[in-house]
Amino acid sequence: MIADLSLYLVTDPDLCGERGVVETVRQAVDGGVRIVQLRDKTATDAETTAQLLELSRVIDGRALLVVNDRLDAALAARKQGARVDGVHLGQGDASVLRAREALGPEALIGLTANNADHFEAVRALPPGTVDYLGVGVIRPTTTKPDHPPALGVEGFRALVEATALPCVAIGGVAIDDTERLRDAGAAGLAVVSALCAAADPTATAEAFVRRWRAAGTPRVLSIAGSDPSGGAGIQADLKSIAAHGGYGMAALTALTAQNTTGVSGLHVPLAAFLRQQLDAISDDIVVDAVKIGMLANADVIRTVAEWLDVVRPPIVVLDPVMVATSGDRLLDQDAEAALRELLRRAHVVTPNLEELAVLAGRSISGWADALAAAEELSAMIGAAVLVKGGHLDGDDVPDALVDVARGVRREFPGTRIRTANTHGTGCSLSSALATRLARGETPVDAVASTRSWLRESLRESEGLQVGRGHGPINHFAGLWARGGVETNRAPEEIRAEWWQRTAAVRASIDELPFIRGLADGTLARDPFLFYLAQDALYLREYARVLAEASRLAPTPREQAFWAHSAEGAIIGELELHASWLTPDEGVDASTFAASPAPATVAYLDHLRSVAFGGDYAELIAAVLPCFWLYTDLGRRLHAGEFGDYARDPRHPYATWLATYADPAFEDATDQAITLVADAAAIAAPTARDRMLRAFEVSSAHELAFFAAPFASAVSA
Ligand SMILES: Nc1ncnc2c1ncn2[C@@H]1O[C@H](COP(=O)(O)OP(=O)(O)OP(=O)(O)O)[C@@H](O)[C@H]1O
Ligand SMILES: Cc1ncc(CO)c(N)n1
Ligand SMILES: [Mg+2]
Repeated sequence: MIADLSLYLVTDPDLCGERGVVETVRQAVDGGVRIVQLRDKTATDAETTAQLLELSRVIDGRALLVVNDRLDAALAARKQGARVDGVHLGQGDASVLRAREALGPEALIGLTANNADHFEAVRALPPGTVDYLGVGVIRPTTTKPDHPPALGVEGFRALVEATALPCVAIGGVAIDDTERLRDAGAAGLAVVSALCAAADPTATAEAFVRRWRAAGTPRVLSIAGSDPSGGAGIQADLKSIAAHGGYGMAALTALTAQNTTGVSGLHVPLAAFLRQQLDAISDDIVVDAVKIGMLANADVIRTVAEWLDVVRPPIVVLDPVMVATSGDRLLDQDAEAALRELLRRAHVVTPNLEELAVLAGRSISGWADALAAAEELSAMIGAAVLVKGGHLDGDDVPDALVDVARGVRREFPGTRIRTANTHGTGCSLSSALATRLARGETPVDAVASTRSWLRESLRESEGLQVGRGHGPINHFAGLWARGGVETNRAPEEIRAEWWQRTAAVRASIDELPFIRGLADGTLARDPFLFYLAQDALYLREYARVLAEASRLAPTPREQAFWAHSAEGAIIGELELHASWLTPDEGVDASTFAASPAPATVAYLDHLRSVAFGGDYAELIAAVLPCFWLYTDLGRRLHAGEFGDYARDPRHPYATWLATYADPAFEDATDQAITLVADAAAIAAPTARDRMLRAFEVSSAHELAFFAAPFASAVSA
């Protein structure tokens, strides 16, 4: 079995003070400590053995127990019936090889490793000798006066990168280090003074556990039956777990042949095979939470109970499935007694009204009575009960969370959603709840957020169009509504795809008489001046649109880039006037005072509507073609793709065409493409589609703009 090292308590008799080590451990384990290391440098072996016996009793299988250094004390305590899972050895302590031989292959053996040499030495050991490493110290600490230099979080990261063994961060670890240490690759936090010296070790451990959970992706296991139609059972569980940000796993208790109208067949594999599935998971993966659903028969229930007793997952949500929405039985009647036994291993049980009546052993009349029955059940099993009101008559469907031992009694009111699509609501609810708890939410918060998700999923179920009976809920309704599945794409891929999208526009631009005539010098003066005048009008407004992009930019760098581009557009406009659109160039005043042509108006209207829509990503996509298509055309003109104008001293537009190949503008274009592709890469799919549409519309306007000098209405 792989050890859950997430919160690791190392005891210190001085820091535990009058409360004592044993009582401190009991309280810390109540709060969620998963492994305890008894560490007492001054005790004799006999005293250590006695302490291990006592600790083993108070821990009672809820956490692992190891002892620092004292292999002989561990062996002696084991002989006297204590559950001692292993030893933790320092570099100077007894040999890990000897410990492995003495304690056997199942024992948990940890080793301290503080520097690269230690890691090198671990690599030389036979595989399977050491199970985890304690790596530190993270910060200077007084609990270990002879400690090596502090590593800090980055030093920890650098050391553990090179090993496949789980590494626990130890030494001066504070709760605010949680996220950074988990990110740096820590398999857990080892805490000494923060817990031993805490006024309330339970509350402190709970705080550490919540922070640890919130900092990672929970690994959530569903132990349930299969519903091939996908609305209930493990299929619903995996969807729910994913919808709440967990990593879903599933061990199958049974296979049903089932659809939205009912169950037509049932196959229950041998219980031994279920055990094999469960062991395959727990041998390799730390299970942060378990959801239990359909259990089929007493054999299956006993198998699950035995596995739970070994692994002791920190969160177990049990949905006592007995009958499907369709009315079909999913649990043997004679298995109900066995199920009652299993309830004691759960932290939350989620019965509907009928199931609550069976489990509480009495009939229930009305909601108030259901709450009373839930309290009886909670007291009986020592766990929280979430009683579900889906089967009540009438428009109200309340749920209630009751936990007698922890003083919780909370009702969640709700009105009935008009839908027949309630297949699998119970499965979906319990696995979502397990995931929420595994993310570090409090039980009341987890129920509240699960319910609001479930209601949205029920409301949006109609659109799925699955089956003719009680259809499934839409597990991803909320995610899809908020912009679809977040699938990031590579910016390079977007750059290539968008460029491909402009191929037809670019080919058409290349064929325009305006471009051809400009390149070979045969273009008449009037369409040329028409183009320049429209370009000047365009640039003035384009500069304002770029300024808007600057205003909306999320980073100073992008803000500066667009502001700089806006300035460039204005300078471009002024230069146009200075060098081309002045009377001494023989341009008549009416050209200088031209009003915008339809193509100019249309292009600018498009840009302004996107700009004032307020969406930065869409706006920068819309302004991009003016950079990209223009630079591309200029580069190809300059390269002589349309004829070698540069070498011809009589070419009338040579000086104008030279301005097309400005290296600074090419550089700006490359930056603009990068900014747009980066934004599109991380945009939600619908937002990315809007960006592409704005980009394509602008590209089409570029074509129309180049075509305008020869459009009939203008040349007339
Ligand atoms: N029509 C509805 N509108 C709103 N909430 C509902 C509706 N039907 C069920 N729920 C909610 O769905 C959850 C499941 O409740 P229910 O009492 O139906 O459990 P269940 O019988 O175990 O479900 P299942 O039949 O899927 O096993 C509860 O939170 C309940 O309040
Ligand atoms: C496999 C399976 N588990 C649970 C339920 C309860 O809805 C169901 N219908 N099917
Ligand atoms: Mg149910």
